[in-house]
Amino acid sequence: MTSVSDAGRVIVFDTTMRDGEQSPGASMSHDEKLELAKILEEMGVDVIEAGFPIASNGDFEAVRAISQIVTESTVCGLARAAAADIDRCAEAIRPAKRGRIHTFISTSPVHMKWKLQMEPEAVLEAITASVSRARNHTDDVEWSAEDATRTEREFLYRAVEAAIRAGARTINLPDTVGYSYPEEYANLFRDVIAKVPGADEVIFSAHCHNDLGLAVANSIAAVQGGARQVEVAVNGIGERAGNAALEEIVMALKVRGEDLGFGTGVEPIHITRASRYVSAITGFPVQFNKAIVGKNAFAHESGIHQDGMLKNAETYEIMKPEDVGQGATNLVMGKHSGRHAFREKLKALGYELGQNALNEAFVRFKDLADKKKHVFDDDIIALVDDALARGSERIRVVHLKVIAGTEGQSAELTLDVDGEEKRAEASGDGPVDAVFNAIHAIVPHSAALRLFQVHAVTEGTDAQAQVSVRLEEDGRIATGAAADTDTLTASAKAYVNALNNLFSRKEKSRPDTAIASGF
Ligand SMILES: CC(=O)SCCNC(=O)CCNC(=O)[C@H](O)C(C)(C)COP(=O)(O)OP(=O)(O)OC[C@H]1O[C@@H](n2cnc3c(N)ncnc32)[C@H](O)[C@@H]1OP(=O)(O)O
Ligand SMILES: CC(C)C(=O)C(=O)O
Ligand SMILES: [Mg+2]
Repeated sequence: MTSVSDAGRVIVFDTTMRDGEQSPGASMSHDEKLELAKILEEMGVDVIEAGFPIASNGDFEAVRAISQIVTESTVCGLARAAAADIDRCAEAIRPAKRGRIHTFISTSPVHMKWKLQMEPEAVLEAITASVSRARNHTDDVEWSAEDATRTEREFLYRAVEAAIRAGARTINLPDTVGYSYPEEYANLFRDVIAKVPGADEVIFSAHCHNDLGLAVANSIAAVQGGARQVEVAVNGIGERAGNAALEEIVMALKVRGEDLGFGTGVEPIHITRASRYVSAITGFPVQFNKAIVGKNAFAHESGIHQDGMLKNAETYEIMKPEDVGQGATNLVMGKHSGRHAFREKLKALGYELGQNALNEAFVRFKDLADKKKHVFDDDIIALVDDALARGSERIRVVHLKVIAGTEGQSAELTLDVDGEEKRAEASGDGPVDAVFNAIHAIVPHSAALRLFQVHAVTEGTDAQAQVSVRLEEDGRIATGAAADTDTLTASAKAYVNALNNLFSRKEKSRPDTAIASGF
């Protein structure tokens, strides 16, 4: 619970299961709705709009079942300005400890003329009749002026007055088609609250659609204009471009709203869980850059930002990922990362490198990041282990070119052997064989290949190949390993690494061994 005064407390009305489910393809099963209702209740959502009971038996059953299990939040059902809708809704919410009937009718000229085909005066009568009928079932009645933002102001005042007189406790002024600008929407609330008799006795509510991407901005503007209820959906799902996103409104009111005296009763820690659950049951993925709940909402890849984050998280984060259940800040290692973040990552992976080794590894890391879209921890481990393994080698791979295909396989290889570059060309039964034959041509030896194994360090066609090689000579076994995005380069390096190890063992027993003649 936030520490705001009653005057600034904004009621969070979740319509994920009603307007959210109106997103084409977003249907949820009965059990999924029950589970979502539990999550929303635990989160501290004040009102759960659980469905439109007249729409189908499934909707009716879901609203009724949610009314039976939810005790903290108010459970609400939607109803047109029609007796049958209202009675069906009342039946569905009857088991609720706190139940609400939400009835609506359009008030804009275009809706009244073309959709309802009703005269304005008949709409006013329908408002009075529907709200009164709903009040006969429950004290908690919300009335919505559908398409309020395209409604003539004077007519809207009369409609709202009729709803208040008939007993509505909450008056919703929806931006049904996502048409409004924030300032305009704030002024709508200011005007209605100032002009309509009895407006100070009711709660005004904002219900915004995202057709122009302004749903959240408009909802916050409405709060500044006097609304004290916001209608939202998890992940912003809803009709067409969706509704205002619950997570964005709650955090906007937390991070900035508290300074202005606004806040909600929602516990942000549950936000990510709710988002993931809604994404899973609807099959609607959450875009990576989605505010608050997106995979990248707390991820930093660029070196300058990562450096700032390591020095003080407030440099680039206005809220903590753990506060919204997103786990920890993620410093993503990629082509834009810098040395500070790289050192920190190595530390976390258990490596403490000296400055030179760090610089060398960093150069290799940048090369890898240029080639690979995602650099995973395992890539960095492979890269550093590889560099460490090669630190004291006397033979190094300088250049490798392999020609492979249906016409045969050949390799051109340059090795640095004790500081001198040596070059050879060889063919073979396959590209790896050609590479190994080229090594043999430069460094003649009698060691036999006992193992050659390749595996991908991570997933994807751009994954690094980790190659292991085992050689045996006169009963001495030496192994070598290397990683590279190019399998043949990794193979050459692994073979050379094994040769170096073999040579270093022989050197220990015969210190005068020279590479050129020693194998
Ligand atoms: C802005 C919103 O999100 S509103 C909610 C939208 N949600 C939905 O529509 C989802 C559920 N809807 C449904 O399942 C169906 O539309 C039902 C069951 C409600 C109605 O189905 P039907 O009876 O077949 O009517 P249909 O949907 O084709 O047409 C809607 C009728 O309701 C009328 N209507 C629309 N809104 C209202 C209203 N608020 N009050 C009274 N009547 C209304 C229309 O004028 C039309 O009436 P008509 O049949 O006399 O022309
Ligand atoms: C039913 C109403 C509140 C609605 O969803 C809208 O106007 O967008
Ligand atoms: Mg809507």
